[in-house]
Amino acid sequence: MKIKAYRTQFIQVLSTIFDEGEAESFFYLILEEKKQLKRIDLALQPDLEFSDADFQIWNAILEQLKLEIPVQYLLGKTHFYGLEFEVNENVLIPRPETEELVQWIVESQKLEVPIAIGRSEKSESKKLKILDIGTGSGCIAISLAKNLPEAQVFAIDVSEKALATAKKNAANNNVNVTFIHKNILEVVSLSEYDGLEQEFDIIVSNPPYVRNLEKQEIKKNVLDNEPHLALFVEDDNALIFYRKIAELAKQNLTQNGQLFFEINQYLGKEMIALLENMNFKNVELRKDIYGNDRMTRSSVQ
Ligand SMILES: C[S@@+](CC[C@H](N)C(=O)[O-])C[C@H]1O[C@@H](n2cnc3c(N)ncnc32)[C@H](O)[C@@H]1O
Repeated sequence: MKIKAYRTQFIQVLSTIFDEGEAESFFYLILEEKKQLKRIDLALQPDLEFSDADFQIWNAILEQLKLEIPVQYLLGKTHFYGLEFEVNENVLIPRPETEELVQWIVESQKLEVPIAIGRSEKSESKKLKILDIGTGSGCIAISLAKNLPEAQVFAIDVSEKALATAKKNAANNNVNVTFIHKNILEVVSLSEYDGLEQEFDIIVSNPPYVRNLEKQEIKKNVLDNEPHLALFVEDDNALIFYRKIAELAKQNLTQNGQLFFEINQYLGKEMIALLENMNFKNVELRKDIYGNDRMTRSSVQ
């Protein structure tokens, strides 16, 4: 069968579950991954055929897509901030909104160049120190390590399985990140732990923030497949991680240090109030590309 004809059939089958554009994007993602062919290749060579082996692979994938298993888990990988990440059922699939948070941090460091130069003049050996809390696939920590190569990056997660994936992702992307297994809610002071005793210039977190009352808004493919540990907070206590991490940041950020959060879109005002009540300064709230309140930045001074 010609690949082009199979494409029509594939999209038709999936368009009962997904919208057509989404079904089509799945087709091209799989084509690139499994056949190393792009949309343009198919347009230029309309007679390309599937082998019997291809059929078996594609039909198996199609069956799993019908069950709404995310295509990133089926392919075992995704892209984030220009890098490739292994993903599996133990880690949240990195989202485009989180890329915007990474972009904010990278930009803010580029603007801080004079401060960084001033600091390095004072102490040649002082490196920018970054901590990512709730690292999952490692997408934030690894992208920051790649884009801020002068930084020393640490990352915490409570899930050992997530950390194993994050470690592989750091190795595959050739960056050095120190991964630490901890339940952040049980940490009294970061400085008790090896490697975390110095102060951080940046603490960043995209913690779990979905309340049970928002469950009905979550798509079935997310609810059935992505780790609930990464998504949900207990007892609808949506700010529990933010409060705890802000307390730790108060003790462990440098004088000019900054705290970045990805947040629940419905809790922008509450997040500003929390940070201001804890005496954080320069509290900023930003929207994501979809126009939702999605991230904050604040500093201790
Ligand atoms: C929303 S996911 C974010 C994953 C990744 N940073 C990203 O942006 O895609 C939250 C992460 O926090 C981790 N987590 C949940 N509870 C935690 C806890 N008590 N201590 C540390 N990490 C926790 C989860 O395992 C998950 O990897």
